[in-house]
Amino acid sequence: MPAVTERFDAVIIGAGQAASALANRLGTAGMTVAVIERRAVGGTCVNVGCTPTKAMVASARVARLAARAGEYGVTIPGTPVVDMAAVNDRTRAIVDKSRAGLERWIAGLPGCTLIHGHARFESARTVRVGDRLLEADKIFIDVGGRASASNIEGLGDVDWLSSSDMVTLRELPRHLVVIGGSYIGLEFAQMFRRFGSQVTVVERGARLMPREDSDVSDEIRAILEAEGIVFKLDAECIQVRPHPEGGAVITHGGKEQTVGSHILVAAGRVPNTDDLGLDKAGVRTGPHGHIEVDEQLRTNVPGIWALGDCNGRGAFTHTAYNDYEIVAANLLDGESRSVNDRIPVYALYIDPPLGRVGMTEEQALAQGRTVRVGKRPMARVGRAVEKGESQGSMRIVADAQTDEILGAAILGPGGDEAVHMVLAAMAAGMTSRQLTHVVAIHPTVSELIPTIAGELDAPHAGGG
Ligand SMILES: Cc1cc2nc3c(=O)[nH]c(=O)nc-3n(C[C@H](O)[C@H](O)[C@H](O)COP(=O)(O)OP(=O)(O)OC[C@H]3O[C@@H](n4cnc5c(N)ncnc54)[C@H](O)[C@@H]3O)c2cc1C
Ligand SMILES: NC(=O)c1ccc[n+]([C@@H]2O[C@H](COP(=O)([O-])OP(=O)(O)OC[C@H]3O[C@@H](n4cnc5c(N)ncnc54)[C@H](O)[C@@H]3O)[C@@H](O)[C@H]2O)c1
Repeated sequence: MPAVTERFDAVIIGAGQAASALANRLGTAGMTVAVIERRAVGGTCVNVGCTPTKAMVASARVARLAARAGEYGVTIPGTPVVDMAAVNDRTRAIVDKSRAGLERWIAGLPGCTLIHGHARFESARTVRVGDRLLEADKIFIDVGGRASASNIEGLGDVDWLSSSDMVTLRELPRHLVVIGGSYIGLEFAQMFRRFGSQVTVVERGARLMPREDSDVSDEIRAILEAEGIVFKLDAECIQVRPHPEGGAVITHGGKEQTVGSHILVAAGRVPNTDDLGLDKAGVRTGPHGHIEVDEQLRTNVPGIWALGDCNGRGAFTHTAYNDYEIVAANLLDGESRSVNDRIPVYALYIDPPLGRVGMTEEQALAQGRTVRVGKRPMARVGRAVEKGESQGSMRIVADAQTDEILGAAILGPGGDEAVHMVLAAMAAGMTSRQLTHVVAIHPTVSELIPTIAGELDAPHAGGG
């Protein structure tokens, strides 16, 4: 039976991090909007990403502090025990509350219809969801991504875990082998080590978190090794195989194997653009499946935008949300905002966390800049020492010629929060000299940011 075409002013595919806020703005402006979601509103972040992982990081931190209680003069009788089912109950309660709140909010948005199902383009103006055909002049794609495992053989023969599976575990893995030593791999590696698992991380690169300065990568490794995590670097996993103990991760061209009870594949993510019928709409994608967009997040097809992880311009919740802000401002407020104006900022939520903004020293040097760097180990940051968390360091990178602040990395207690002082200074166009005039609260990690901005080393450029 041919479907009756339903007309909307706008269709949003995927209820991810850009979608609900965009639906609200469009609806408030008087448009009718259909939001289509095939799984759960809130997407990766709320259901299987940021929210559950940061709830679990909090449980893992308590386990760690309980184990270290004696160092603080606190005696806990007996050995603290982690109850994974209770950790999962707590995590689930936080996720469920967040998703339910969002669902209620979307249901009450003006002019908004939430449709559950998988959306697929039939043309540049029509989208099919089951037996419903939706038509709109404006279509926004916010479909996010999923774990990538394409470069590893044998996954069909082994019960491997993705990050989405990890947040559902109610029992502790005896030995977790993590493939990939970046955001997802390291956050889970530390959590599960703190919960009590033996943990081995297998990373194909020569160092962890390859986007960071090499000494920051080394500090991250030192923090995690001190907790008993084992790293195998320069170790590309080419295959996984069943093993009586669980599974074997094969590296070094087949010459080495690492056996564990559980295998987490955290080897990157791919966009959910392969099952969207983009060819029917004529929307172009790049070599890794990301939808090609211009600086205002417009695709090559007029009337179709792509936001969030699927456009390859960011891979974080805050970048997806900022995509919404850019699109809404340009469409509804007559502005001309560009994704190119965004200052890169993110955190790695190991404990202590890494807060990062702008360029690393190595990136700035690779651009041919002459830089000056201010650094301080956390062992010389009073607040970190008082907290008994003095691993890591903080640094700020400035352009030697203009004194422009280029970036910062703060690996230490509250690093994810403290880095925002540098972010705000960069957004305001402050020089590092101006930053030295800021009077910050004592005792904080942040108070040392103006200090290190005033202790920049001699100008230096990259070799070669
Ligand atoms: C384990 C983990 C931890 C993370 N932690 C952080 C963190 O701490 N901080 C941070 O900033 N970022 C973090 N991220 C990244 C963050 O979750 C993503 O960058 C963010 O969710 C991207 O938002 P999005 O809107 O692009 O897509 P998503 O949030 O992935 O939403 C896309 C939605 O589209 C739906 N969808 C897909 N295809 C279709 C279709 N054809 N029809 C209908 N619906 C469809 C999906 O079901 C999904 O609900 C984490 C990610 C993971 C995996
Ligand atoms: N704190 C946060 O904001 C946060 C947390 C989790 C995830 N995320 C987002 O999720 C995205 C994906 O994270 P991710 O850690 O999966 O991906 P990633 O792309 O950052 O890192 C993947 C790692 O796996 C390694 N790798 C790939 N194939 C391998 C193989 N066969 N054998 C051994 N190592 C291999 C890579 O060298 C790399 O270090 C990130 O880009 C990030 O934006 C963010």
